[in-house]
Amino acid sequence: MNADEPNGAPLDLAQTRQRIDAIDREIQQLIGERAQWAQLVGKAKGELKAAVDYYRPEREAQVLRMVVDRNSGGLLSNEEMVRLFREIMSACLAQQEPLKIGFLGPEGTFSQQAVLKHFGHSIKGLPLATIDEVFQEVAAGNADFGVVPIENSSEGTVNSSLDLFVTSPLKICGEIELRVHQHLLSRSTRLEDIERVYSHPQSLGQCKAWLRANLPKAERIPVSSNAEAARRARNADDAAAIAGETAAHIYGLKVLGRQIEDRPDNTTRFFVIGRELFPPSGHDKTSLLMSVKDKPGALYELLTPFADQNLSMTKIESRPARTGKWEYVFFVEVEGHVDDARVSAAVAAASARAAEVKVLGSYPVALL
Ligand SMILES: O=C(O)C(=O)C[C@]1(C(=O)O)C=C[C@@H](O)C=C1
Repeated sequence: MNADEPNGAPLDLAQTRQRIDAIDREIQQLIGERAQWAQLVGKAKGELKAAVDYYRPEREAQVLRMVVDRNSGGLLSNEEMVRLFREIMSACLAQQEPLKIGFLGPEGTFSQQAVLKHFGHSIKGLPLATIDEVFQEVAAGNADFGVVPIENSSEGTVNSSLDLFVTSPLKICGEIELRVHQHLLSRSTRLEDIERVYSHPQSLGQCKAWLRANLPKAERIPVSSNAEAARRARNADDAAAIAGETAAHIYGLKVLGRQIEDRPDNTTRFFVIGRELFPPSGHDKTSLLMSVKDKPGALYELLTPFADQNLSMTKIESRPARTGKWEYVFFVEVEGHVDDARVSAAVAAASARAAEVKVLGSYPVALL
C-alpha cells in the first residue's frame, strides 16, 4: 500500500476515498467468487439434505487459523480479522438455508453473543427457556446445534450443563470463549435509588466485590438469565440488572456502572453441542466422561493411560453420578482428537479399567 503521492505529499480526501471505493469493488468481487466456490464445495459433498450436512467446524477452524497466521503486522487485530472472516463463511454456508442454533434465551444473553461469535450472523437463532431445552431441541433435530455455558474463569463450572451430558446422547462439536463484561443497568440514572439487583447467579458471583463496595445494602435477586434480569429491571426505578451491553439496548436501560466484573479477564467458556462427531482440525481437545469402580486407587488407574501417552489434561471435574450415594463421574479434557493414535490408545486403556468411558466429543480448540 502507498498512501502518499510519488512526491511524498499525502493524498487528499477525495482521492483516498476513490482508492477505498476501488478496493471495496475488488473485495466484493472476491467475496462473490468465494461464495461460488463454497457452493461448489457443497456440491462436491454430494446430494445432502440440510445446512447442517454442509457444516464443517474442523475446516472453519483451519480457515480461521490461516487468517490469524496471515495477519501478523496488520492494522486490524486478530479478533477483528477473525470476526470478518467468520461472517463471510457464515454467509457462504447460509446460501441455501441458515443453520438453526439453540441457546439459553431470551434475546440479549451472553449465550446469544457466543452463538454469533462462533457461527456469525447468517444463522437462525432459537432462544430457549432452559439449558435442558437446548439439549432437547438439538436431540430432537429442531435445532442443528446448541450453545451452552460450561464454565466461567471466576465462578467455575456450570454444573447444570455438565450434568446433562451424563444422560444425553449429544456430542461436543466446538468450544467458544467469550470475554464477558458485566454492566449495572437500570431505568434510573442514580445509584442511590437502587434497592434490588437482579441477575443470573453466575453474574452476581462475578461482581461480588463491586456490589459489596458500591451497593452494600441492595438485595441481590438471582433469576434464570441476565436478559430476564434486564426485563425485570425495566419495570421499576429502584431496581437494576447486571447484564451485558446487548441487554441494555434490547430492554432500553441505562448503564449505571460499566465493566463491573471483579476480574478484568472474566471469560465464559461455552460448548457447541450437536448430534455427531467431526474429524480432526489439527489442534483439538477431547472431552470424556468416566465413571470408576469404587476401590482404592481407581481414579489414579484411570488417569495413568493419559500420562503414559504424554497427553496433557486441561480439566478434571467430579460430579455426583446420581446412581447411588457418594458415587461420582469424572469429566476429563485432554489435548488431541479421539482419532489421534495417542488419544485413542489412552481411551482404550482407560476403558479397560473404568466402569464406563464415554467420548463426549473432540473439537477444535477455541481460537480467540
Ligand atoms: O470447505 C467446506 O467444506 C465448505 O463448505 C466451505 C466453507 C467456507 O466457507 O469456507 C463453508 C462452510 C463450512 O462449514 C466450511 C467451510
